[in-house]
Amino acid sequence: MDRSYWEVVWRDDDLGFHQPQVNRHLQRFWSRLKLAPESRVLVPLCGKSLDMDWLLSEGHEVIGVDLSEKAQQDYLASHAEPVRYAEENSLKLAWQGRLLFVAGDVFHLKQEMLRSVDAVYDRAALVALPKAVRQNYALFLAQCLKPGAKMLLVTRQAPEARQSPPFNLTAAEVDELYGGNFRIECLHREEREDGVVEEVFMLKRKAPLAAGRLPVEAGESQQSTS
Ligand SMILES: C[S@@+](CC[C@H](N)C(=O)[O-])C[C@H]1O[C@@H](n2cnc3c(N)ncnc32)[C@H](O)[C@@H]1O
Repeated sequence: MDRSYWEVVWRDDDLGFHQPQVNRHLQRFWSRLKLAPESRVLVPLCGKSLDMDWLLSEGHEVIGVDLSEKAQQDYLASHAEPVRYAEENSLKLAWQGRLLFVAGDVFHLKQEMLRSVDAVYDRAALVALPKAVRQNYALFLAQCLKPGAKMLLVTRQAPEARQSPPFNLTAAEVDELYGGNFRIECLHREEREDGVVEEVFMLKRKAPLAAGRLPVEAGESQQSTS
């Protein structure tokens, strides 16, 4: 899905993905990551998700990233704290309390910024990306995150394939995309009444390979999903 697709989604308020409450999997499973309260959490493709509020209430610093300036403005406007703005190349940065909300393409984030990230929270991010982009996204995160960095990943699979987001994402694909660079543990799997399967994974960035070895590419899995 290109930028214009998401611009239309935000312009038309076609926000079926937006949850009016905090995600239940986040509340149930986040503690499994065993993070210190002051840890820095990246929320890629964040929309205006209330999950960021919950992460902030846990004491974390949060970096939310979304292509849409409207998402940024809507989120910030629904919070009373003052906002400080800056621009960096194509990115519009806004600080509000312990939140940094970046309006821009996640692929344009600086590696230095992501190096300081302790954990990633992905709900409706990877599933919003078409298959062709997913491998680049997974490799980008793997290259930027430090060893030991963790991720909580919520996926979904509908009985039918869809032509627009959210796209299906299977456990096998999670392993294919991330298994080379992350240890993966499936924390939860449920099949809803409508046939949609939701799964929750915890990932941990592996230590880098010894010097002289080739970097692992997505799909070259070293570790099976447990
Ligand atoms: C399905 S929504 C999910 C939003 C949020 N995670 C939630 O749970 O409500 C996907 C979001 O990703 C954003 N997006 C899509 N491609 C992006 C990219 N390359 N960089 C940053 N944001 C992107 C869209 O603007 C949209 O708000």
